[in-house]
Amino acid sequence: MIDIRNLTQEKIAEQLMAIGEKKFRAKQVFEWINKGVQSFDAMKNLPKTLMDQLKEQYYLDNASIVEQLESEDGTIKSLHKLVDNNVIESVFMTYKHGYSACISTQVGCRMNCAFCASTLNGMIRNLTAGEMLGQLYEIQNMTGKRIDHVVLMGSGEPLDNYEEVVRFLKMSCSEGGLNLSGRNITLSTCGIVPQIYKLADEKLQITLAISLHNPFDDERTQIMPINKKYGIDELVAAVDYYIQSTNRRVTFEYALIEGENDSDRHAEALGSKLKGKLVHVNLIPINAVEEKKMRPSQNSRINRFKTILMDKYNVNTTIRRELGSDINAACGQLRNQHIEINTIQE
Ligand SMILES: C[S@@+](CC[C@H](N)C(=O)[O-])C[C@H]1O[C@@H](n2cnc3c(N)ncnc32)[C@H](O)[C@@H]1O
Ligand code: SF4
Repeated sequence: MIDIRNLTQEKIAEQLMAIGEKKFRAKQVFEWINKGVQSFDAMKNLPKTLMDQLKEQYYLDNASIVEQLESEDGTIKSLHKLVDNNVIESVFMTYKHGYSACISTQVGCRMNCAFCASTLNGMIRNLTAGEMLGQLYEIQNMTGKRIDHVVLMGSGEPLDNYEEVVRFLKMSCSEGGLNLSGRNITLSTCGIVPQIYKLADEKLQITLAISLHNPFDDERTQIMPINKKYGIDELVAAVDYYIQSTNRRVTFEYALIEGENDSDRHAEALGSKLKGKLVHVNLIPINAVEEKKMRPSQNSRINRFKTILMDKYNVNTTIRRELGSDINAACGQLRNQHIEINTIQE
């Protein structure tokens, strides 16, 4: 069986024409998929014979929501079950100007960052573009809201699944598809340098976010092993290239961990690295993960860090509003709880 959500309109046309159908049927099927229908019977303008043929060859339910947690601020964290029974998670958030979804790009992650729950059980497999889209369809079905912003910040490293992620980006922005604007999609990476150059050359209008978390190579390597392979200066050079090629502002994510990366010395070093560049720094108090012994910095420390970056180095800086903190919105946590419960039950 083939996952039909994973096919472009052109591919569907090719396959339908091979069984003697007219090309316009592909457009109809593609539009239904992008409306998020969960069965072929819901594709009301198709003849019954075609519906039956589709049922024999394809499936449509690649990311069904099996568990949900809703926070007081309206943030909803969902656990999606994939057809091979692996689980991934997404987060739906309400903003002043619309609705946003944070989705996963891999089942788990192999990058081993010290503070991250996504990596606790290693990397199981890459998601397909269709499974990334499936998360969006299912969230829209569940909430009845149209998502206009997407962030690839769920579990997984998007640039470690380059081909499928780029296919997802192109499909989600395609006409007749979800029709998202590239400008409203953020791809966050731990810094796989060669893939940043490659992404820059795709000339997609998406926002790139870099998870930096420390401006010193020796310290960053301690919490983010990828830094051993691609050091900070190499990473910043790739970001310069991205900015030059796309003319898009790049975001640097900086999760503040008490006593680890939140001192004036860190703020000064970060400020001098980023000064004068078309970048934005997003400061995030680290989300405590039970298995990791790291605590978020105090508010006064976070404010001081921001002041140094802004006033001394003129680097545009914001403190990220914490959404869903009462439901453990740190990526990977719900999935880990699910895996733990199922392991205990087995
Ligand atoms: C889960 S990652 C997925 C995207 C990509 N792999 C990356 O590292 O950018 C999304 C963001 O969450 C951050 N993150 C991971 N664990 C966190 C935690 N416990 N508290 C706050 N942020 C966390 C990452 O550093 C990254 O900026
Ligand atoms: S922060 Fe990103 S790259 Fe690091 S382990 Fe988590 S998901 Fe993977």
